[in-house]
Amino acid sequence: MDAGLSTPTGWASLFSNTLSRIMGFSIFASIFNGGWASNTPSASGGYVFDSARLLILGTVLEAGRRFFQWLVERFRLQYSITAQFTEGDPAFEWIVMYMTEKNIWKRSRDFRINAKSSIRRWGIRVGADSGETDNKSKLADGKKDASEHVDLVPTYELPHLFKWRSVWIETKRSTSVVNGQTPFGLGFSPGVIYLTMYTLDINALQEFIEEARVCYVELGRASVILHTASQPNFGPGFVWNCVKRKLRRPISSIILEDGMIESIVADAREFIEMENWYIDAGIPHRRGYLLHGPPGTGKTSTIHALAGELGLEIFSLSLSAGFVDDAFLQQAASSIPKKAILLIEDIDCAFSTTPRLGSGGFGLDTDSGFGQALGTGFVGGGGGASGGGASAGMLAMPRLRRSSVTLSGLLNVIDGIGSEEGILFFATTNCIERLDPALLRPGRIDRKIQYRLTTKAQAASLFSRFFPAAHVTLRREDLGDEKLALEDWNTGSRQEVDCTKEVKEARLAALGKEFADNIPNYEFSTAELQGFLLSCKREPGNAARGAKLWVDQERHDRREKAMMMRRMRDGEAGSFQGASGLQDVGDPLASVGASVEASDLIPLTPPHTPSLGLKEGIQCRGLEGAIQ
Ligand SMILES: Nc1ncnc2c1ncn2[C@@H]1O[C@H](COP(=O)(O)OP(=O)(O)OP(=O)(O)O)[C@@H](O)[C@H]1O
Repeated sequence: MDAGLSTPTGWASLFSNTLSRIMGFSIFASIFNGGWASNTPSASGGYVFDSARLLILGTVLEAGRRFFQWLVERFRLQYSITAQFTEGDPAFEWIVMYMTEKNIWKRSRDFRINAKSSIRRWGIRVGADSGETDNKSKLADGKKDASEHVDLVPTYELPHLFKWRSVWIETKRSTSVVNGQTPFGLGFSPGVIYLTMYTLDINALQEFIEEARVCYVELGRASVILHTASQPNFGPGFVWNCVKRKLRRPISSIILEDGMIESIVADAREFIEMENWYIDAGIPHRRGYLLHGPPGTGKTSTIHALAGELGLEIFSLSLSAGFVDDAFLQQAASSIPKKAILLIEDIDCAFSTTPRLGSGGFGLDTDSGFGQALGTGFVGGGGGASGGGASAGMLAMPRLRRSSVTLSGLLNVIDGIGSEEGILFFATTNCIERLDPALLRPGRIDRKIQYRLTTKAQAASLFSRFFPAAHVTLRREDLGDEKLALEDWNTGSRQEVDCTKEVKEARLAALGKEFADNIPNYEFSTAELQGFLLSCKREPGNAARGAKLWVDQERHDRREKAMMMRRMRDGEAGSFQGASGLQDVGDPLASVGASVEASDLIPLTPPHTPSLGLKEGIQCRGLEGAIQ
């Protein structure tokens, strides 16, 4: 080896000389040999010339770079297919989910961290090789996986290259950006995924998308996907901007009158399976259902369970949202894929044939629960697990809300030119009589399904759902032996008994019957009963015996609420009514269990449970009553 090359300076000198020889630039020799500063003026006479040559070299290099870019572009155009997927469009979801599932985002180094919630974010799992997307909580060494509590969502912005079958695919994503303030809030430009496939076969793109869709459907089987629109959209395809995942609800968990749920499922299934028949017969392939009845009777739950059973996604829209108008409704409906559910809850709240407050499309904002209570004559409904808002909001004054959706806009979506085929349309209402007959005619609403307050049989089914023999441990007091119960009560012990499955089932059935006997027919919603049972979910005996007292307490509460409403109507609400033309809803007292006597209104202060809540107190009184 040349001794001169053993040092870095030797290498630099060789490089510069070679370059100078090739290019004829003495300036390189000067720079690399450290002679720039030390050159004599006579030698630097060629600098101007060298600079010119350097300029030419730069130009040539830049031209070469651009030519290369142009060649790559030509190559892309000639030998690749490019597709764009816009956020808000279902196909965007398919692609993101597919890439997450296939671990393509795994090399990301840039993440957004969100606490886990039901909002779907397609987070990846770190710390495990499987690349599973969620739900696994333990790592091999027993440590908790961070992704149990947070979603690690790649920002996806760096390009990713991967091979699918024998085709190379490159993806890049731009995130959504805020465009500025609009009259309804912030305006957004949707995020876009750019997908380039290096193939000439257009079928490959179709197959890839179909594979992503199938994968999406398969993975979604365990849950129901709920799309909602939480903000206005001013660009294409960005209507359904919030996607939530809910655990599938078994059909058997919906407790309705005999055969009702089975009939709804069979009807919807038949509709989906008979697409070709509809086409051949020239009948638009769509079906509309209206579920109507008091709050908390299972309308929404039915739709969720149905969606899980048939593997459909739900696209749910609230017509009372400020930004929803006819144009938005049209856009939202037309971006729903085939075989999905379009759900409009409380459809009567958007407009009504009878203006409820003045005219011109104003309505009561039923978020307060006030409008609901007035309109349905059902006081105290919606208690329990989800409907507590009604009673809480009973005291609130109604707020004014302008409905921007017109009846003709809605009809147009349901069956007009713009209506989408292959969609199950579901609407719910607490007050069917407010709806325009035009909306209810067959072809728009094909089935009207009435939900009623709970019967004794439903109460018994609910009880057995709450207390399945496999998960319940009976106590001595639950065995129906009053002597044993009194003994336990006096000693303060609550001894569990070890009994056979048969004995347990028989005892639970007897308690269920006792519970149902204490619940009057058609007076309480399933949600209300559920609320009561939740307060004693490990104590079937107390639930059965406490039901009577709970019923008394509820009747008492309803009566009080009704009196308060009457006072409001006569007082503040009266002046409100006078000013606005609020329709008369009759005597609110009349709507509350007419059989309730003043003597029923006993003060309910449980003596033995100072620290417990009301419901627990009721249980204890129930127990106390049973053993005295
Ligand atoms: N028939 C039912 N079977 C099982 N659960 C029910 C039933 N009805 C109500 N529930 C329970 O009560 C709660 C509220 O039910 P849901 O929201 O379906 O009622 P809804 O009729 O849609 O009420 P709203 O008219 O106020 O929207 C849910 O937690 C649900 O589990």
